[in-house]
Amino acid sequence: MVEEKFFSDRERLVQALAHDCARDLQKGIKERGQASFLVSGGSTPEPVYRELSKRPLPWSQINVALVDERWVEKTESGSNQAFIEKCLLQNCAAEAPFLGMKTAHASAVEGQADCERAYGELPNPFDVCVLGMGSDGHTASLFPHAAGLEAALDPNSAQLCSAITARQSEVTGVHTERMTLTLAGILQARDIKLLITGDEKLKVYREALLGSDELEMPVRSILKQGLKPVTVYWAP
Ligand SMILES: O=C(O)[C@H](O)[C@@H](O)[C@H](O)[C@H](O)COP(=O)(O)O
Repeated sequence: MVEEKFFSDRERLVQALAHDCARDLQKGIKERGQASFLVSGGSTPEPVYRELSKRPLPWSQINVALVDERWVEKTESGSNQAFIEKCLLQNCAAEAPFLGMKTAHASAVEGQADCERAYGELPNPFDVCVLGMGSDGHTASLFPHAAGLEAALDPNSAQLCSAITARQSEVTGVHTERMTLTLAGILQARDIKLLITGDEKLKVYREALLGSDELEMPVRSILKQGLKPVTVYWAP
């Protein structure tokens, strides 16, 4: 159940994905008075978040929450919370309630229970979930062969969030300790929006579609599940 929305340029992609997110958030609010918006970090989604921040949605009724986080304070480099505060929680969206993943605990493992409790209170199903993908085939912070990955990919897991220790690579940089939605957590979304750009990631996406080893390319667990619709947004 993977739909592809491919665009000739990034501006068209940004406008289309912002439109689809806004549409689904408004639908969620219409249905139950509030919506949940699960957002990934990284860099690709920045223009989409900046575009959305300017749209006059009922942001006080939209619960923005992270898909994943590096285990750093928001004042430290690499923080997804800081990224979201900078490019989404501005303008019209400044009033949106925000739920981060970083707790005061020294480690993600120690912070998992608090994170789980907080995420369990989000409006469910999640109205919008925006995922990215790395050139290594990770999504969220579900990194290839990471410690904790197998349990985090169990679609029947009762856990929404999981602490993960990624193998250090060019993709992870120094941020190997993470908190992330599990596959089961991602599957709490009504549908999944996977955002990728460029020819390299298009190749990685196509390789992920062809293969089956989810530990090698965790994005496969999203592309191959048959429970929730997945839309892949791509531009060169
Ligand atoms: O914490 C993170 O890094 C992100 O949540 C991660 O999963 C991201 O979506 C991919 O790494 C793609 O990142 P880019 O958009 O920067 O390529």
